[in-house]
Amino acid sequence: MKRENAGRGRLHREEPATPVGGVFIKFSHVKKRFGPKIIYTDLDLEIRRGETTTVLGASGSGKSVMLKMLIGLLRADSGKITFDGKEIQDLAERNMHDVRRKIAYLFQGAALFDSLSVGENVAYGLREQFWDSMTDDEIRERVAQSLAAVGLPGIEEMRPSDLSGGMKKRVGLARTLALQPEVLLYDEPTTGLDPINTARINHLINGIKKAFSITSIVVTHDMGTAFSVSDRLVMLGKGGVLMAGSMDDFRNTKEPYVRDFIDGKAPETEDVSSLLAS
Ligand SMILES: Nc1ncnc2c1ncn2[C@@H]1O[C@H](COP(=O)(O)OP(=O)(O)OP(=O)(O)O)[C@@H](O)[C@H]1O
Repeated sequence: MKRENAGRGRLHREEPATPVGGVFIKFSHVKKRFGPKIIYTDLDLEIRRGETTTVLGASGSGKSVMLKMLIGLLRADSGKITFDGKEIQDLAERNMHDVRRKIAYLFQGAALFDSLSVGENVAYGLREQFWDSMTDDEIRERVAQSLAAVGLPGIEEMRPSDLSGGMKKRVGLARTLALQPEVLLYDEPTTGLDPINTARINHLINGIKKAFSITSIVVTHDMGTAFSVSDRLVMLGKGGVLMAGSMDDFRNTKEPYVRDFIDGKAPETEDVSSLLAS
């Protein structure tokens, strides 16, 4: 049932308490292990509101674990995680919903439903989340705005099977944007794209930040993306943050491990014959 003016307040969420540029998300002394496997011994990390923070790190360094602790899919063993000034590490599952609603996760290879039109795909999350507060007209309008925001206006009637890989990624982004999140988590947003489509997505990440003052966290192995979209970069490893800084700090770093990661070089000490044998 759709009520014409019901729940309007939910369409225009309250402004966050944190001012733009203030610390919106903070991990303090977070520890996390899985049995004997230690992931974090002391994770300290700040994400500022309205900025794009790119998280770098070797496979297995704990990037996904960090994001999952933020949305409460995994619990920290100890330490503090704050979101918009509130401690969330010990919140009960039902209270995590509020946090999760404000954070949208753009999954790697986020699949569209082939049986639905593009417009229905973008509307899907809205119908789930706002079934009692948005009218069909409002949903249509939000879908149109979201598709326009990713540079694909008017393609509501198309089918996902008619879209290129780059367009599918942008429709996935439109579906996420339609929910008007406060934080957008991009997980490997440019994986598998050619250089032109990669540049398009990088451009969109920057455009969306400006247009919606969204706080973005980008997890990527693509240094081109990292150096196109970031206000700050954070490199994870050795149980915490190995380095945090601006794009210039990272471009000019001489720290050997970070340098090799940026330049895509295996450490010189690595034994290639054992890698080939494994
Ligand atoms: N639920 C879990 N139970 C046990 N081990 C886990 C669990 N989740 C993650 N891990 C382990 O934690 C480590 C960090 O995993 P994570 O997925 O965060 O790495 P990542 O940095 O995101 O890697 P990639 O770049 O390959 O995606 C890995 O060794 C992984 O096997």
